[in-house]
Amino acid sequence: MSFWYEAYYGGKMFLKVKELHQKYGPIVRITPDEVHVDDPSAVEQVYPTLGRKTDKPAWLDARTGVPGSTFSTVHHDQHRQRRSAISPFFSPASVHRLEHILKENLGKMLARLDRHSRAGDIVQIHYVFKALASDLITFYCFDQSMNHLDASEYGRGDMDASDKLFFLTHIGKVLPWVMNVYAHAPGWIIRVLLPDVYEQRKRRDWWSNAVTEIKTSPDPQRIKRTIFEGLLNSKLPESDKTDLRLASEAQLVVFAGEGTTAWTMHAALFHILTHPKVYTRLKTELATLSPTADGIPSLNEVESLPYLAAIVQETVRIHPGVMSRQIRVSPDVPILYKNQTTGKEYSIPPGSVHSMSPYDTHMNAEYFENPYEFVPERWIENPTLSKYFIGFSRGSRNCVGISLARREVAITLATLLLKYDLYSGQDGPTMEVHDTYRTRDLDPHFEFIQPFPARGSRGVQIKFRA
Ligand code: HEM
Repeated sequence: MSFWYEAYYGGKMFLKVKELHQKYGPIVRITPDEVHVDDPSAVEQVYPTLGRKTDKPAWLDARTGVPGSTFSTVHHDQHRQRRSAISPFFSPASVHRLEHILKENLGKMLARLDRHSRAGDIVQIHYVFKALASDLITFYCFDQSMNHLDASEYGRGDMDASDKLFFLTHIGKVLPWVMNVYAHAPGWIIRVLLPDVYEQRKRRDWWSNAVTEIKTSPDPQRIKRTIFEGLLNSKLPESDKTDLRLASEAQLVVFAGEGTTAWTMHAALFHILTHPKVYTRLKTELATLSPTADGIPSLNEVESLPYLAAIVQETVRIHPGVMSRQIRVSPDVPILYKNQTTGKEYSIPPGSVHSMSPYDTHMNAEYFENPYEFVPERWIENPTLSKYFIGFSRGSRNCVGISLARREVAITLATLLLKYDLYSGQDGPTMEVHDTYRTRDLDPHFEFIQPFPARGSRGVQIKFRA
């Protein structure tokens, strides 16, 4: 077994890992330096919420292409410092303060979908949601966006280039120079060496320029509307406030908040429109809302809908937007694991790399009955299941954008389903799933941090009617 193992299997590594577990049991060394656990009962041990330091291995930097970002910070204490500079920006209170940005962008999305429905278009809905999520998170962080919702094909070229950067993640560990070239080389070199990701690099340059512009703006209010106020006014050392690191942090947040959220939205919409009982129960719940004239409900109202929240949770369970292994190192104390079937105990020594994966964990039939079935009710009937849910990870390195993500997905689905009904031959604004198969277009065929459908898939397609 060598480090090349992962590069060799690439986006199919998750299937190889599953195969290894089927052969050797719930705890397996999957690369020379990484132990993987496939057992929901281990979540608390592997990702404790309190009282233990959690590091990450240094090679994650090379894998993700966001050097120096909070996500790939190696040491626990430095991670805490960096994270506390950005986390207030994503607290529930901050999300509410910035609700107008959500509503503005949802208004744009509705106007564009209105044109599609008048034309009777079939829409690859993932691109619409990516444009929405991208404009939202970019505006949220920078007080300006790249306006993908206004772009032809919803900025598809940019989005596809971002996906191509994700395709490099599995080789980043063994060929770190590839990601280093991407992160540090001038644009023209990227154009020559990595032409497929050049469009993505242009986006990164846009973010870098926005950082410089915000930092040097003569308008003192300018920075206040951005994530950089917290970063620049924090107690972080000056070395953490360089343009390069700030751009890396910005890239992390946009990357983390874009495809993940869009993936969740389009998977949820697919299941709502293909499960009549779910659709009907959701519509009944939505009927209690009182949206304003623009057709968009308030965050306060949306947050009080338990069934919609359960739909979001169930979607992230089956279709985790971040599908990669959640990789950690416990620097000081061992991780103790007990195999529930054999009773055998294991101790993963301090300093060792270990991980779990959300897809394996959530598809475990002993903990989630009929795991492949889309059943939002399971979260309402049995709230203790949350103990085994790692869709946003757990512990000190969990998703910093969880409050934004849950609300963003919920308000988008609510807005769409308030306006559009499921098509069954009637007049009026409707939606219908078109030529989409879960096994081909939604289930994971590849894992490149995010899940990807089968080659050649057009994703989830929706036919809109007016
Ligand atoms: C449904 C959408 C989302 C899902 C499923 C998701 C999931 C995750 C997961 C599983 C992790 C941990 C990854 C790991 O341990 O390897 C993570 C980290 C992170 N997420 Fe999210 N995320 C979502 C949306 C967002 C949004 C909207 C933001 C915007 C701010 C965001 C920002 C981050 C950041 C900055 C990290 C790194 C945190 C750290 O290392 O301290 N995510 N996310």
